[in-house]
Amino acid sequence: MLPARPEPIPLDPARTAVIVIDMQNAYASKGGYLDLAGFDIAGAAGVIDKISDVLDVARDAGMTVIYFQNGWDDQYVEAGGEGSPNWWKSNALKTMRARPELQGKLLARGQWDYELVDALKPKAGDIQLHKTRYSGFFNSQLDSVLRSRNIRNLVFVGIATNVCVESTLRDGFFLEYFGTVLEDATHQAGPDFVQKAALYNIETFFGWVSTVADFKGAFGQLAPK
Ligand SMILES: C/C(=C/NC(N)=O)C(=O)O
Repeated sequence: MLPARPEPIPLDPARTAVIVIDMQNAYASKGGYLDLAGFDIAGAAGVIDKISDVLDVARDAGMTVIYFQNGWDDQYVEAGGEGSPNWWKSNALKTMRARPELQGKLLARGQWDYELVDALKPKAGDIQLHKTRYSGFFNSQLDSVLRSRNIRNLVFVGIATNVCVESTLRDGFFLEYFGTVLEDATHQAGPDFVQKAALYNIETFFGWVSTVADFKGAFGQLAPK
């Protein structure tokens, strides 16, 4: 049982995946996309160690670990052109249009910006998935990876709480997955109030909110399966 808001949630480790959302240089490192686009990423460094702890506990408890990376091919075909709202709303694409010297660098596979941060590289048995939009369920293998393993519970960590974490958790809700966010292992894109708003939405409408300490307390003693 994981202590959570609005109530504790039962999690069977064999039917639970920890979803690591986009812990790439783009979102967590100075000089990455969010930083270059003018978002405050000062709080991002603090979540890296917390996520690392969560993943160690999750693996030992027998949970599946799934890493997402967000971005597109190096020609940005997957980003969509002017006919896609993504072309208009993606701050990475907007930043590159405003600063042509960055063209080809932000969120492009093969570039430093796309790479996972050094401290959070996948380990043997972890699953790596790619996504081209905010939701990890959209045009990805996530649903079939989960269904083939009989997984119904998703524990979310990563960046950004109010964008890709919330989008993926919401889509999971509609697909009948039980989503929980570990609040102190996430960071927002935008002012502090968007973190609060995203967590309020999740706790009230779409899922559950817990903490790294509670996750470690609930699953830290479990032997590997
Ligand atoms: C703002 C943003 C967030 N991504 C995420 N991983 O939550 C983006 O990709 O533009």
